[in-house]
Amino acid sequence: MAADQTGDVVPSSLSAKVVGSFAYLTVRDRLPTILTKVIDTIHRNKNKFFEEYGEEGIQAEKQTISLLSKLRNELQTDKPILALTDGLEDADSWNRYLQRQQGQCGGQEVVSWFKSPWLYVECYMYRRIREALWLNPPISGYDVFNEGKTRSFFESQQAIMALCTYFEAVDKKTEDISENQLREYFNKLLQVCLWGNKCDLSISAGVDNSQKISPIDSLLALQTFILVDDSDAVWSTLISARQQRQSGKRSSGRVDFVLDNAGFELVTDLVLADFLVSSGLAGEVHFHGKSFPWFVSDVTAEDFQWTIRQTMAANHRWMSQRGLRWQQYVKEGVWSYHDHPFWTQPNEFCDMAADAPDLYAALQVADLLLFKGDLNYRKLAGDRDWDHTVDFDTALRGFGPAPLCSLRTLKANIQVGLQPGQGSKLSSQDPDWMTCGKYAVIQFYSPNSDRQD
Ligand SMILES: O=P(O)(O)OC[C@H]1O[C@](O)(CO)[C@@H](O)[C@@H]1O
Ligand SMILES: [Mn+2]
Repeated sequence: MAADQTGDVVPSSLSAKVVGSFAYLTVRDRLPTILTKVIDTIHRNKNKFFEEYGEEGIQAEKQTISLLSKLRNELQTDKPILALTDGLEDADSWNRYLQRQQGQCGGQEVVSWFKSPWLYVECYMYRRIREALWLNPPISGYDVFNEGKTRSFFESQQAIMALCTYFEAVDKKTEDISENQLREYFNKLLQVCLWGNKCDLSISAGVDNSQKISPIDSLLALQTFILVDDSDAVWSTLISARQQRQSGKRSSGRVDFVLDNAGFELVTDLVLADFLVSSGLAGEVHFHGKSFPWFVSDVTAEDFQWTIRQTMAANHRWMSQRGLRWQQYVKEGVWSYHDHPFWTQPNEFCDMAADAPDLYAALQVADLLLFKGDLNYRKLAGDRDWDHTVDFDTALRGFGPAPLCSLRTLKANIQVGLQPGQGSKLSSQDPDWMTCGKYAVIQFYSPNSDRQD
């Protein structure tokens, strides 16, 4: 336990200082592997940089690699975390965050890779990769993770086609079906979207993790691995927003996706968003992505646009039809893509209202927020060592701009909102249940239910 900035007593942050913990193994093994792959990717693209920028491209490649090798060395030898020097728009807030961390260890310990919160140092690594590239024009805008993200999209082609074919049949029927039937489709597509999160490239340090089989066929077998299933509450939220819209009490009916990974997962997000709009459950969808390459496979604006273009260009009738529809939604403003520097900060989400009030206010307008993936879950629950039976709303520590739901497969040792005994039973059956990506949660919280009407 530790006291936070406001003096509240909260469990301590997960950290690599606990030798043998998942955080420790990640910082010791997985992060250096990711950095080595980044270095290798830049080196492999040397000729491309030469063709595009001549000798300057080669110099930039060398300089970037030398900064990244230095970074890897700092990490592996547990050096202090350094302030950023690139002057980018978010550099000051990163540096202030470092000072905050230094303040919290009260001068007794340095803020370093193995001693500080895992969430902080892991996010910081991706920001330093950004710095190494940024300091080396002309390759400053190069996305070192692009190859992996596009590969994972192409390796999931069969599954994407199967999903688009399924959606085609659903879409034809949504106009004149019962609410029960609509709900059944919703549940299926919500679960596809949930399991899409299995396909990230960070947990596997970049090794292929794509979806190979039909995502619809596997749902039934996967159901037992959903540890918390609040999909009823998610459905009720959507239905009551629709009713308010129909009775003229609200106008838009907005669902926001806080995106996670590109590749198959993004396609599952787009399919669910398409369903919400085409069935009238939502009038508008906002997607929130990252403003620079992040955690190997996370979606940037380029990935978002590229995925829609590729889907449109596919040599498969139902897939290309979906892509065309998605492009239409974007053109008409029914769908919109947003990024905000807060999503690539190390902050827990309970900091958002104070540290990014504009983003918090923007999310308050939504009827439902869908937070995709493991890292978003870690940030929702503050990446702290909570007891498994603590309520989700306790772990959110006041964060709740609108009703929200986390769709997450478990890849880090944090999980709240379980039944008494559920965690210990899982630990005895499957010791690595929190990190193996086999289990998932659909976990909901609504600030409205706290209000005394
Ligand atoms: O893409 P996701 O689901 O957020 O997962 C990111 C992964 O990276 C990690 O931060 C580990 O490096 C885990 O929390 C998680 O396995
Ligand atoms: Mn991710």
